[in-house]
Amino acid sequence: MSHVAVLGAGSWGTAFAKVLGDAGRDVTIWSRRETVAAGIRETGRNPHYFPDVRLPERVTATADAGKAIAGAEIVVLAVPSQTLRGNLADWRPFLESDATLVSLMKGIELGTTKRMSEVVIEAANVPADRVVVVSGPNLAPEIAAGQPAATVAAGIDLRRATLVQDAITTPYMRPYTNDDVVGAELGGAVKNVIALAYGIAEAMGLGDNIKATLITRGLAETARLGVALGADPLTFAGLSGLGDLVGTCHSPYSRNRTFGERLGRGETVEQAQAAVGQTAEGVKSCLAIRDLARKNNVEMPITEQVERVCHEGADPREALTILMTRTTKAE
Ligand SMILES: NC(=O)C1=CN([C@@H]2O[C@H](COP(=O)(O)OP(=O)(O)OC[C@H]3O[C@@H](n4cnc5c(N)ncnc54)[C@H](O)[C@@H]3O)[C@@H](O)[C@H]2O)C=CC1
Ligand SMILES: O=C(CO)COP(=O)(O)O
Repeated sequence: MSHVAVLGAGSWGTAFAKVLGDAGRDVTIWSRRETVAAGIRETGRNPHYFPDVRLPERVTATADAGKAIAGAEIVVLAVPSQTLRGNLADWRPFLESDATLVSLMKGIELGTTKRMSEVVIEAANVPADRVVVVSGPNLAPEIAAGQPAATVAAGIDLRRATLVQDAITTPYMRPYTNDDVVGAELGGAVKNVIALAYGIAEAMGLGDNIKATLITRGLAETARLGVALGADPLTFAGLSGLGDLVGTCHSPYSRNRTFGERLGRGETVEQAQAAVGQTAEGVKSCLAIRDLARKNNVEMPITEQVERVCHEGADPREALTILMTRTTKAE
């Protein structure tokens, strides 16, 4: 069996490589930083992200993308959404002609408003059936610690979705297949925006009623956009929809929720980013999602307000007032 390449040695790339290794796959992680790659090779741990987590022996690392990708039948993409297109331009020459490309990203591209699988198809110049999206309630620190979790491998080619499902099935990871790529990706991208709102609400000392409302109405606007783009509404009731939304909003591990809490305490976006340190996709994606919604005449009031707080200096209290005083309507 050929090896799996995991491109990106951050939080999720590292935890995902561990899952693959525990499922019996030989894995090569590509890290941008040679120090991280050397650390993984020499200590069997990612010194920067999970210094206490021992990676399986089958997992190694390199800072040479060509070496990581050559011969890989599965190539896992685990970089920030906004850098993916540029990264793929560099990696494209090394891809095997039948490799399955797995997208772990949960974002929408700024400017183009494209989903990550669309970016992969364009930038890697591959047909849509070669892309599988993995998305679900998958907070990386829990998975790295071997806590049980489930996820979705979504692809229009069931054979490839099943290939990925098999490659990540372990006693602590239970993947389901799904053919709704659009639904899986939108669930993952929009939940980050709603988690920002949830974190803001938490920091403002708001109660459980309104936090439950944010989750429920956040899911409603996610599904509205999804249906307009061709997703199956039922996908939003599944792991990549409600599951991920609830998991992320509730978890202190969530970078998006934490980021929102910092904004809610009055920090600027720059201060919150410096403190969180890692990728909080919702901060940039809220802009792209808002634009995508407007293009498709879909109302996304929570996303609109998160964008105003993140990028237009709006006061969270004023944003809340706007949400609460919208025209009343049927559920
Ligand atoms: N961490 C988590 O729990 C989960 C994350 N995700 C998604 O996975 C994607 C990756 O997130 P994480 O690994 O968590 O982020 P991270 O911030 O922990 O790691 C990002 C990695 O990308 C690298 N990177 C940054 N800029 C780059 C560039 N210009 N070119 C190449 N590499 C670059 C960083 O050095 C780092 O290794 C995001 O879309 C996130 O939403 C999905 C599920 C779970
Ligand atoms: O996507 C995630 C969990 O499923 C991780 O969420 P954060 O990016 O907010 O940490």
